[in-house]
Amino acid sequence: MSELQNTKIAVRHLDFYYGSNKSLKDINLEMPEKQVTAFIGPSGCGKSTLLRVFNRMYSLYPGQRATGEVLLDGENILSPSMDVNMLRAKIGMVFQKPTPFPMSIYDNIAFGIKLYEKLRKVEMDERVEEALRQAALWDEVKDKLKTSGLGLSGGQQQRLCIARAVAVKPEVILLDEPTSALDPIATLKIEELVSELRNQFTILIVTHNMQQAARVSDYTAFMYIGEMVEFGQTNQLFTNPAKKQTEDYITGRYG
Ligand SMILES: Nc1ncnc2c1ncn2[C@@H]1O[C@H](COP(=O)(O)OP(=O)(O)OP(=O)(O)O)[C@@H](O)[C@H]1O
Repeated sequence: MSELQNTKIAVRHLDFYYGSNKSLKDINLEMPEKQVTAFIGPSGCGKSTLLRVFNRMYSLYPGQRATGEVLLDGENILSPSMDVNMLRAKIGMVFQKPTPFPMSIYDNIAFGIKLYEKLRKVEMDERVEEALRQAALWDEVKDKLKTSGLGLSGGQQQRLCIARAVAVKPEVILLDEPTSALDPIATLKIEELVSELRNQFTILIVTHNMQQAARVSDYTAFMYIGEMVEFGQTNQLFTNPAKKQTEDYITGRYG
């Protein structure tokens, strides 16, 4: 990491358990602010599990627990005293399948903002527009804001979910395989969007697509069976990996 970049999230000795099953083993990692970090690795290596630690999603499920430290700007988010609602305002998430709420395009965006802020109608209109513009969706939906979000195409729905995430002005955005349900053109639009949003947010993206990781990310983390094998600048990791396991994976020898 260059000395000019601040660490946004630092992971220290993180273990994760589904019941008695240990799925993440002593993960250590520092993710720089306002950069895109991609998580790659074979199916079941723990990418999604790790991403779900960053907004404490797992704590909704009994039997799932994390030990160690995850420091967001130096504050341990795993601490029992952490306000999970505040955490989820700072760390937004977008899932694999687009998940618009069954309400209008406008309300999909306004809903989350209302949880945290009380705005007048004109201010809310501005915020909704700003979020839709940031998600590169405004021009396509500006004349039908009152129609259902479920009437949009899959790619548009996913950009609506990204708009919903950015609308509450988070610091970090978690993307869990955000294009795996989309066609190549919709995928390209999301990738372009990620590149634009990287100036404003710290973005962590899980992808099973190595080309996507290479295209959109500044840093890449390669995981294998619950362990962090290698983390580094994306160019470096793909062209000159430090570990044989990484090389075998990126050259398609396994996975
Ligand atoms: N709800 C769960 N209960 C028990 N074990 C789970 C659960 N979810 C995931 N696991 C296990 O944890 C390990 C990591 O799974 P995870 O979904 O994080 O991997 P992944 O790298 O995201 O995989 P994929 O690319 O297939 O989505 C796997 O061994 C998986 O079987």
